[in-house]
Formats: sequence, C-alpha cells, structure tokens
Amino acid sequence: FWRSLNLTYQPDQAEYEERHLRYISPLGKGNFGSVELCRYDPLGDNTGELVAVKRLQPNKQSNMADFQREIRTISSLHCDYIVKYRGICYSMGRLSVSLVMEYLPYGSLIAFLEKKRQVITPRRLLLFASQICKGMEYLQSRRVVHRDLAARNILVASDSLVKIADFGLTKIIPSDKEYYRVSHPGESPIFWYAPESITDFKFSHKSDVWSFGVVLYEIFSFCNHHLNPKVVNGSWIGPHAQGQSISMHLINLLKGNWRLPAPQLCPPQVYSMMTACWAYESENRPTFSNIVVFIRSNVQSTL
Ligand SMILES: C[C@@H]1CCN(C(=O)N2CC[C@@H](S(=O)(=O)c3ccccc3)C2)C[C@@H]1N(C)c1ncnc2[nH]ccc12
Repeated sequence: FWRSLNLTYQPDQAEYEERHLRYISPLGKGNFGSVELCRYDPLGDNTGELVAVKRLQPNKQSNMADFQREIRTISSLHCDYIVKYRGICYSMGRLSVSLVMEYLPYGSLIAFLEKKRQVITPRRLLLFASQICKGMEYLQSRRVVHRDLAARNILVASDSLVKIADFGLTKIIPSDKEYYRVSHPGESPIFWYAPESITDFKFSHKSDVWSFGVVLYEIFSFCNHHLNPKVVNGSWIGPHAQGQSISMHLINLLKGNWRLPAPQLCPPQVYSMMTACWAYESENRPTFSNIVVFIRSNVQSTL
C-alpha cells in the first residue's frame, strides 16, 4: 500500500524493519503524533544506533498525505543546520509509516537554554541564531516554507551547534507564486505567526522571517517560560478572550505597533534585528541572507 503511494524511492533511503526498532523513551509530543527515542538493533545485542522516530497518530488519516510530503521534503534536504533524515520504517500491521531521523542527545533548544542560562554568553546565542538563519536560507533556496519555526523545534547537536528539527508543517512554494495559502489554520501557534498568516493564512519565506524574529526573542530570553510569547501576548490580550477573538486582539495589538519587549541583557542591535523581522508589511522584512550578513558584520564583532 505504502509503496503504491509512489514515495520517491532514493538509493540512500534506508528502510528500517519494525521488528528491530526498539522503543526506549519519548522525546516529545505534539498535536499530530510524537517523536520517540529508539535503538535500531538488528543484531539484538544493544550495539545498534540510537535514532529519533517520528510516528503519526494512526487514526489521523488527513495528515497521512502531509506526512508523506514531510518525508519527501526532509529526505531531500542536506544541510549542516538541518536535522539529518535516516530513512523510514513501514509497520504494515498498523498500516502506518514512521520517519527515522538522527538522534541528538542534547535535545531541544528550550531545555538546553533553560538549563545552561548561567554559562551561555550573548555571543554564543548569536552563533545559534546565525546557524538557524543559515538553515532557513538553505530552506529558502529549496523553496521550502517551514511554517513552524520556534525554539521548541530547534535541536541542540553540541555546545556550539543547533539544527532545525521539525518539518511537520512545511509547504513547498509553487514556482509561479510567492506564498502558500493553507485552507485551515489547524492548531496554529499564532504567537509565532506573521500578521498575513493570521488574517489570510498566507505563508512565505517572509512569514518564516517573522517567526525567526520570535525565535530570536526566545533565544535571548533563554526560553524562560515566564517570558514565553504566548504568556506575554496573552497578558496584553487578557484572560477573557478565546478562539477567533484572540487572533483579532493580537492583530490589533500588532497594527498598533505593539511588539514583544526586548529581553533583559539583549544587546540593542539584536533587538533591532527582531523588530526588523516584525515589520507589519512582509515586503519590509529583511531576507535570511540579509540577517546572516547583519549578524556577521555589525553584531558579532561587538559581542
Ligand atoms: C526538538 C525535536 C523536534 C520537536 N520534537 C517533537 O517531539 N515533535 C515535533 C513534531 C511534533 S508532533 O508530534 O506534533 C508531529 C508528529 C508527526 C508529524 C507532525 C507533527 C513532535 C522533539 C524533538 N526532539 C526532542 C529530538 N530530540 C533529539 N533528537 C531528535 N531528532 C529529531 C528530533 C529530536
């Protein structure tokens, strides 16, 4: 059945046999499924490699097509700043397919920054920001719009390397268009969304730039959950609002030029980068290439 879905079969596409993929522990959960730590141990002697396996909830038929697209997307990406694709695992019994990725023991950026906030310098935070930016520049070169860029989806490979780790919501922009319009918002992380994504469900590289600005804010607030964008925005919107009206409140705040405040200890040049990414009109936002140059030239040197 799965083979009939013309998954672009690539020579390096490893196929993992379900019976040798041993579950160890959960790595994270989301609204469509989960990512688990597993050991692929065909010899059965615990010498096999540790891998991260992304499973789709079997009953969510609608995402199956999205999941197939995610697998096609991530298997075609080769960049130091993007989590490595390893292969897929068919489990015919459950009539489902799982995505096998490299496992990075440091885990997500959120936990890492919260734990190491005393020892991480602004210079190191800026190195992480420029790596994420280079990963996004690569995605843009492949006409891939991420749509869910947030610190929770960034992985730590080492004390000096981070990678973009989740492609569950990515879209490929058609060659004749500048943006992708989704049909329904779904569980949208609106506090990471550009205005045009909230009001018109339009997603582009420029809306990814807006989200990158929010990731910069998260990084320079060390992912402190009291300063989380949802909490800070929510405090301005008030507890009574819910559903559609939250989006309208947020849009009015953004139209009134309200933005997330500068995190403590955030260098002024970095905050001006964030506010540039948060230009209300998408065409006034910098490109990822602009930001990479900006960080290298007049920010990194001053830290
Ligand atoms: C930060 C990573 C991405 C986010 N995440 C996660 O659990 N999810 C991302 C998508 C959502 S989902 O379950 O909603 C989802 C499920 C299916 C389709 C689409 C979405 C879960 C945790 C990951 N994590 C801790 C990892 N740690 C160590 N090595 C790793 N290699 C690869 C990931 C990974």
